[in-house]
Amino acid sequence: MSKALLSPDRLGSVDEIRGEVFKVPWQNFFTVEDTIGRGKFAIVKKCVEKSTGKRFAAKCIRKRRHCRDCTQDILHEIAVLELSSSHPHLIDLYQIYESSTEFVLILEYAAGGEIFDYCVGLKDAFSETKVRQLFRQILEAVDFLHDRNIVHLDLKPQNILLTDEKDGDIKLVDFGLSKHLSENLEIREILGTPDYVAPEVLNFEPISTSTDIWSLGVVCYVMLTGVSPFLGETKIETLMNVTTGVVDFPNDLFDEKQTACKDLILKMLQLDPQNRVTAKDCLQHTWLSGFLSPHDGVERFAIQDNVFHDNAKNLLSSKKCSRS
Ligand SMILES: Cc1cnc(Nc2ccc(CC#N)cc2)nc1Nc1cc(C2CC2)[nH]n1
Repeated sequence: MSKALLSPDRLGSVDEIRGEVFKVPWQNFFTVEDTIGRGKFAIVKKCVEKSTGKRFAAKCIRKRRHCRDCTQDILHEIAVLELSSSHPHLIDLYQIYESSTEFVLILEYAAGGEIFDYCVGLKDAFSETKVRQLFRQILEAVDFLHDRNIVHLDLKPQNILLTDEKDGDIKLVDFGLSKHLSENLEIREILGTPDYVAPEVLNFEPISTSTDIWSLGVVCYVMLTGVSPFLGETKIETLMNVTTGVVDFPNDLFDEKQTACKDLILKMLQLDPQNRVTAKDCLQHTWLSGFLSPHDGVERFAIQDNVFHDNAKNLLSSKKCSRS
């Protein structure tokens, strides 16, 4: 069910918010603890509800940014949160508080923190089996959004959380840059983070659900190796690497037997958005479909016969691959 649109790419308006907006200080009901996240226009603090002792994350978002009233943008983020609160791998919205200067979103607390910390070795690295289990959950969440014509546009390890440090599940967060796609909408603006941004964004070409798929291809590569496939010495060099779309799988990062995950990554990192797989295609791919959640007690992994994307063979054999 998609909400009436205020403008082509925005959901929601103050009278369409399903939940109640409280106009009293949120600190009356929550004990504020340490800061756990900080964005350009928001700060996120861990907090505990006084009446229940339950932990939450309070996302405090300023209404005014660069002398511009951004209330509509915040209402859009709230609408996407409300739309997706029913999905197990999208963060849940609990309460909303409003003051003259900010909105405070009381969100589900994910104790495991960002998967970024596990990818870069700050916490125990993921095994390939763990990556497959978590990446499947990420794709289920993104597929849910795409089915509702919502593109996240800021998918990166810093916005993908775990509910627990040990055997946690995925929670996707931060819909602040998300857009609702409608037929006549061509969004052309630079968004997202250099390592994860899709080439069409850099070329000011239309954005689509495929834009998220590119970002997830990079996320998968990083979850498996801790290395970003397009990383350059500078931000500009990274962006230039993205526009070439050249991806290599060096032997020091990938085992030659890992053909299934490399095949999926290559299908997600196609330069032309029209050639990219969808979230549903990914969930059917051998690397993910042969795998049942460990909670099912059964793990079946179809042996991937040596189907290897022709592109990869050319890339790996050619000297063109330069690791930036
Ligand atoms: C333990 C923890 C550690 N680090 C972060 N980082 C983080 C990343 C992105 C955003 C950006 C957003 N939104 C905010 C914080 N969130 C945590 N728990 C959260 C965070 C949350 C909700 C999303 C705030 N629930 N549980």
